[in-house]
Amino acid sequence: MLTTNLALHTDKYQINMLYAHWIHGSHTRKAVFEAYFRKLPFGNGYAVFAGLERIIHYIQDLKFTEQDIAYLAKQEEQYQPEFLELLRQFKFRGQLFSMREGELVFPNQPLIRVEGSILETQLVETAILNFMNFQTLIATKASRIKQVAPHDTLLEFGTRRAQEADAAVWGARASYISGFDATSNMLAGELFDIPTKGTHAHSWVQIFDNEEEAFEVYAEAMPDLVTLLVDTYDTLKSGVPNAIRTAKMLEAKGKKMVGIRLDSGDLAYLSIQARKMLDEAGLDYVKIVASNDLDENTIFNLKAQGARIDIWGVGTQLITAADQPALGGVYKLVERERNGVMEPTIKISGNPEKVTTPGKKDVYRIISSGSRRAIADYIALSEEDNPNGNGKLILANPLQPYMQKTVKHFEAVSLLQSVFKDGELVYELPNLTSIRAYHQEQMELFWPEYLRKLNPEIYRVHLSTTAWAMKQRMMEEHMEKDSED
Ligand SMILES: Nc1ncnc2c1ncn2[C@@H]1O[C@H](COP(=O)(O)OP(=O)(O)OP(=O)(O)O)[C@@H](O)[C@H]1O
Ligand SMILES: O=P(O)(O)OC[C@H]1O[C@H](OP(=O)(O)OP(=O)(O)O)[C@H](O)[C@@H]1O
Ligand SMILES: O=C(O)c1cccnc1
Repeated sequence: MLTTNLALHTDKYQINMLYAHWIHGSHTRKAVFEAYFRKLPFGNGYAVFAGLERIIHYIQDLKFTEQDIAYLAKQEEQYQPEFLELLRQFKFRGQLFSMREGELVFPNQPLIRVEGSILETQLVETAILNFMNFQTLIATKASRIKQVAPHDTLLEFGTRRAQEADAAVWGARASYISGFDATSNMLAGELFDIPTKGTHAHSWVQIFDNEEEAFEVYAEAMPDLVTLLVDTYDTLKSGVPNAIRTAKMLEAKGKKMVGIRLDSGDLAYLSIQARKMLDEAGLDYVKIVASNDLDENTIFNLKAQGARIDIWGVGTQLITAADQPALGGVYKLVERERNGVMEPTIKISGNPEKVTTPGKKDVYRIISSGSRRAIADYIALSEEDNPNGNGKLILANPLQPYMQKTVKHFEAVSLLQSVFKDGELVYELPNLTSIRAYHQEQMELFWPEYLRKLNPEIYRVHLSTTAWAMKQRMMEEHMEKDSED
């Protein structure tokens, strides 16, 4: 579905709500929605925001084609022709604010804010969440893998096991943002200019009468880029010795073999033995690649066992985010127009974590002037002043407001970027290399205790006292209304 026309890439309930609004005459009323998630994936201390490029293209190309309109006309809801005409004329004319791709983001903070008519803000919910949730999830998983092997080469190998083509391609991009070095997916390489890498499959070896011949033929074809898969028959008795013979043949021609790949068995033991054999043959420059259902935990364990692996090929576990296959990002209404005036709105829930925070909000990263590290994020209503001017800032814990601290020497960096203004793209999308570099810079802004993979410290996201008081007041108003009913 790498298609540009995604107008119908939405849930039917969105179209039904738009239709009912249109019948009611409320579709042009203004609304503000915010997208955020409540819980970090994989027990990680942060998530890596991704998906904005896809969202930008989606909004720019958002148009109902004649084919879409004809399909809508056939629905059991029997949408009236005038409504379909409204959709035919549709163009996104609203505002969209977003975190930058590669940004470190946290629960319960707006990552994307959409403002406009009910028609346009409601229509885009499903696609925005779809792109943001998946790409942010994969970028976060990739970041965990990067953390355990920060100085090794990481190759994304997931396409064959990904949940279809879009997931493979956008997942490869998300992994690259978080520090993977290359992908095996050629389309992702072509579309996003990600470096591509490839070794060869077991079938390459099987198709020849013997392994040695298979290696030689491959080496002759690509003498500068030879990485040989050594586990088809017997890694240490046949694969590695044959690879050494091939490397010597290449040396005789003035060439250097790049590596060998291990894809089964005990990767710690085999890599240690293979390293010894290669070194004894004077081939210390030959790298060892490992693959086989790897994730951050196996890689961490292999390293702890002294594995001599230089390059990690990671597929299934990364591209499917196998240990947590979805990020639960939501898109919630925070303001609505009533009698021509915008007013905050709240969603009450028996579960306090699910009560929404009313009002249109901005997110600030509070950077200590002394350490130049991020100390907390601060969410304030957009109508409040930028906290930079205040001189001091009270950071109250939203769940335990009596726990608060005051910070004095800080810089408050506003995180939400203006992306669409009155439907026009006003954001210059950085190229992928800059996004990746930006992500790396952001990682360095955080103390390591927030970044560690196991039981990280919780990075605080605070609400301004004004936003907090408004939420309390609106919750109390609802409780009073409930008790009167
Ligand atoms: N030393 C090790 N410590 C921890 N995990 C390892 C070690 N070596 C390999 N693994 C991981 O253990 C799993 C082994 O997978 P599996 O049981 O399929 O074995 P296999 O060697 O691939 O078998 P097959 O030959 O059938 O492919 C993989 O996820 C692999 O990455
Ligand atoms: O294990 P993953 O992390 O998903 O990494 C990708 C896997 O895909 C390939 O195996 P496959 O059996 O599909 O093909 P092959 O015959 O070339 O080994 C490769 O050899 C890896 O084992
Ligand atoms: O190039 C490789 O070795 C590769 C690519 C995809 C999947 N598994 C391995």
